[in-house]
Amino acid sequence: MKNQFQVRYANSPNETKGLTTEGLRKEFLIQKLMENDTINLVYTHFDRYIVGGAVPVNSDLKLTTIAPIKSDYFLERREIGIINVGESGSVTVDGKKYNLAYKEALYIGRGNKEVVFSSDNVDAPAKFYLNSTPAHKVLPSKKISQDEAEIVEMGSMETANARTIRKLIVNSVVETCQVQMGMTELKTGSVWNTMPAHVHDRRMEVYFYFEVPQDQAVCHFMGEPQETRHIWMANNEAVISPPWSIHSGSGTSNYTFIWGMAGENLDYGDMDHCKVTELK
Ligand SMILES: O=C[C@H](O)[C@@H](O)CC(=O)C(=O)O
Ligand SMILES: [Zn+2]
Repeated sequence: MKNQFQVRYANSPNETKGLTTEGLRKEFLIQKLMENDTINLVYTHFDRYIVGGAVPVNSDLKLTTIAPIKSDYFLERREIGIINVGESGSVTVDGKKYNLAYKEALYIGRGNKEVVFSSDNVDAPAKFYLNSTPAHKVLPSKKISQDEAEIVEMGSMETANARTIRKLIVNSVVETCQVQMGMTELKTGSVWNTMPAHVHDRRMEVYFYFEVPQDQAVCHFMGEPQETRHIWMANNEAVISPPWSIHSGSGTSNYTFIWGMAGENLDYGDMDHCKVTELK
């Protein structure tokens, strides 16, 4: 069993526009998340958001605290949102077991001392994608299944952006201090997500792409609306989106992704939209 972490600092728009391809990837792209028998965490200084992956195979994985958060246990001053993007498994929170099937979510409140990830079957491991933020109060943990999600249909086939947004960990479904998470599934033939694009300077965001077919890729767009950049991404990779940045993507096929965010408010709809014809 391995628990490992990396730290990423926050970046300004001015600094970011001068980065090379390699520089952009180093700052924003998270490639190694899902690794067997390992918990990989990335601590970002944007809203002190932690992004991670846990893949229990040969043994259960226990979420231990990491040096940057200087706490006795991981959730001492934090909350966490988890979505299973693998086969069925469970998360045990201070002795209470939550079974999570593919695409099911779990919110765990501050103050829980022990979080243990397990797969139901060694030959078909669960893959837990997790996002954690600082939390100012204790709130009850809650599992959210697919049919409990708030569902919104967006876009159209004509503009290649027909997609289903499933809001899983949002304030209409579960009370949280900061973290919000959900999933967006692109319809076959549609490739554009979050287009028209938006920014929300009140909140940072992290995107995790999955269900990207083999030999296909997603091009993630970022940057200020009039100063955009792109990062090519593979299946099961994540990307950090600064609050001042658009976060849009286009794939060479359809795909699914998880968005997670934190910051000033819990209003999912608080976005400043950018006109497509004004992007540069
Ligand atoms: O702030 C909200 C997030 O960017 C996503 O929920 C947007 C999204 O999934 C989409 O439009 O496809
Ligand atoms: Zn957004």
